[in-house]
Amino acid sequence: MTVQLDDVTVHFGRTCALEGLNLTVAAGETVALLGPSGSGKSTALKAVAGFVRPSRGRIRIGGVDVTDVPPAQRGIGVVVQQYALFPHLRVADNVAFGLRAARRPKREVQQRVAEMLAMVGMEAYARRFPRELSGGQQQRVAIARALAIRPPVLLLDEPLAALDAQLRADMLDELQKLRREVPDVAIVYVTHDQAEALALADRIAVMRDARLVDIAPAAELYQAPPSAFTASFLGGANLLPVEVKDDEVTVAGHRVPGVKPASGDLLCVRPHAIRLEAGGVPARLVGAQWRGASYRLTCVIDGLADHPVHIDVPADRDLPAVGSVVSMRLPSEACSLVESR
Ligand SMILES: Nc1ncnc2c1ncn2[C@@H]1O[C@H](COP(=O)(O)OP(=O)(O)OP(=O)(O)O)[C@@H](O)[C@H]1O
Repeated sequence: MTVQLDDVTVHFGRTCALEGLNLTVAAGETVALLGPSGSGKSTALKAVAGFVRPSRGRIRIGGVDVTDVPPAQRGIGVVVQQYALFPHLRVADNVAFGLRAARRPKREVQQRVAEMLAMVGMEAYARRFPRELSGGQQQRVAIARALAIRPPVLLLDEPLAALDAQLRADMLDELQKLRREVPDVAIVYVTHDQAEALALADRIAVMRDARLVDIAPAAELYQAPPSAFTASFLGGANLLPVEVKDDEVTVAGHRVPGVKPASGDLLCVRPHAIRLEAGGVPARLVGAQWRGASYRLTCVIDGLADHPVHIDVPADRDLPAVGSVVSMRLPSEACSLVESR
């Protein structure tokens, strides 16, 4: 079922936590709400879940206006950061909770619980209490519980935030698999982690200061970000001031051939896309940081000291000496112009 937010605005006292959000998530689609802390992502999700009441706007699920419907009657699956399992219930009873509340027949409950635990690889833990599980296992159970009622909509609020890096990567794999297992569910995924958003989302909605800044398919947003904020938040792009004159784009007086002149006063280019090759923009190499498989180089273009350029190069390559002048080729296909808004 489709989730639709029309002009949804939420105030907490004098704080406007969400301002006029318009967003539609189709059945089978995953939309990530991505943004820094306090940008309104969780508030948007809570409004859909029914945990907060919008001061303006409407929320529809499958075309039905649910703005005034209590959370439990919206039939939505919700998973939050802190697992939030019932501590006094065993794993199987946690997963069965929503089904029992809906008075499903005992047999169906048993079968569905087994199915759900199998889906998240937790069959062997059915009799355990939440405190006897690791963080990742608890989160799997929370997902099984949320999906047990076959919700048409699944809301995930930073579900991996409390896990350590390795477990996060594993759970990300599992969430990708899970998406394929529930092909008709509309998923809203709140995160401040761009890697999670890129790995999971069909579309990414970038939030800032209670507003939606940009929304587009994940690849499009990464390759051609419409705004400087999105460019730097999603992938740490280099943003260099440019001059556009007579169809020519120049950076500190150096021509960057092939870049399509468009509206925008900043040239956006990703650190991994820049090549150290002759015929490019000259810059002084001022730093090299080893990152295992690659080096992160920092270069400064004469006249643009405030805009150090980051370049990622494979670690097996010979590096120029720090302090020397290098030539940075900015491949046109990896460059785009963005607005500094
Ligand atoms: N219950 C509340 N009472 C008062 N203010 C709140 C409440 N919940 C959120 N806010 C405020 O609303 C704004 C948006 O908060 P929200 O939790 O939606 O942000 P977020 O983008 O999800 O951030 P985070 O990633 O830190 O969770 C913030 O300024 C926050 O302080």
